[in-house]
Amino acid sequence: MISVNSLSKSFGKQEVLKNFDLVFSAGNSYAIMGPNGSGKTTLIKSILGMVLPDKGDIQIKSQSIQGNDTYRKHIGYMPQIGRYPQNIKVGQLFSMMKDMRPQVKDYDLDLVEAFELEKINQKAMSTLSGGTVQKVSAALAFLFHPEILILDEPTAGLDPIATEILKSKIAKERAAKKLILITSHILSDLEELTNHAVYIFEGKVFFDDSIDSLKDLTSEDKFSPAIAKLMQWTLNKRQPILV
Ligand SMILES: Nc1ncnc2c1ncn2[C@@H]1O[C@H](COP(=O)(O)OP(=O)(O)OP(=O)(O)O)[C@@H](O)[C@H]1O
Repeated sequence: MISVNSLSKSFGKQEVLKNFDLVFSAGNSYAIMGPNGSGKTTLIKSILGMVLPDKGDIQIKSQSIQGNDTYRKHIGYMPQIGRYPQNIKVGQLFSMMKDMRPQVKDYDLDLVEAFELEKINQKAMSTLSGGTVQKVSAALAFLFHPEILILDEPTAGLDPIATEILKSKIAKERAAKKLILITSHILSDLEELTNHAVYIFEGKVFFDDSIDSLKDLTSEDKFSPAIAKLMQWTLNKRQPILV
C-alpha cells in the first residue's frame, strides 16, 4: 500500500536517508525502530509530504505522492509533538478539521469519548498539558477512519490509563486490517502492537521482516532481547541484514 523507492534525503551535509527501499502492506502493523537520529521521523514526514526527498519516489495505493496531496485523506497521523494554533480551543480545532473534510460525515469518536475530550472543548490548546495535547493528537489521527495510521511515539507523554486506551484502540484498528506504522523506543509497546519489524541505522534499512523472523534469526523467543541482539549486530557489522 505504501512503497518507498530509492529514497534519499540530506539536511545540509548530513545524509539522513540513503537510497531507501521499503514496502508497507495493508493488514500489517510495522514497528519502525532505530537509534535517535537514525531517520525514522524523516521517513514518516517524507511519506506525509512534509519533507521533500532529494531523490526517489513514494507511492501510496500505486500513485506517486509527488505533486498530489489527495492521498493524505487516507492517512491518520499522530505526530511526536503536536503543534497547533495556540489560541484555538479544543472544540474549535475539531470543528476546523471536520470542515476541512466536508465529504466525511461518519467520525470515529472512540478516543474523543474515551479521553473525555468534550469536557475540555472550551480550553485553549496553549493551556493544555503535554499529555492532553497528545490525547487530542491521537483522537484527531483516528477521526476520519483512515486506512493508514502513522503514529510517531504514540504513547510518549501519556499516563498509564491513556496509554492503555490508545493501545486498545490501535489493537482494534489492527483487527480491522488497517495499515499501521508505529515508531517508538518502548519495545514492550511495539511487541504488543506490531507484527513486522523495520530497523533503521545510519539512514539505511538494516532489517525488514516479520517479528517472528527476527526472533528466529536471533534465536531469541522474546522481542526485547531479539532487538538488543539486532542492535548489537548492526553496531558491530554495520551492514544490512538480508533475510
Ligand atoms: N529539518 C531538519 N533540518 C536539519 N536537520 C534535520 C531536520 N530534520 C531532521 N534532521 C536531522 O536528521 C537526523 C534524523 O532525524 P529524525 O528526526 O528523522 O530521527 P529519528 O530517527 O526520528 O530520531 P528520534 O528517535 O530521536 O526521534 C537527525 O540528525 C536530525 O537532527
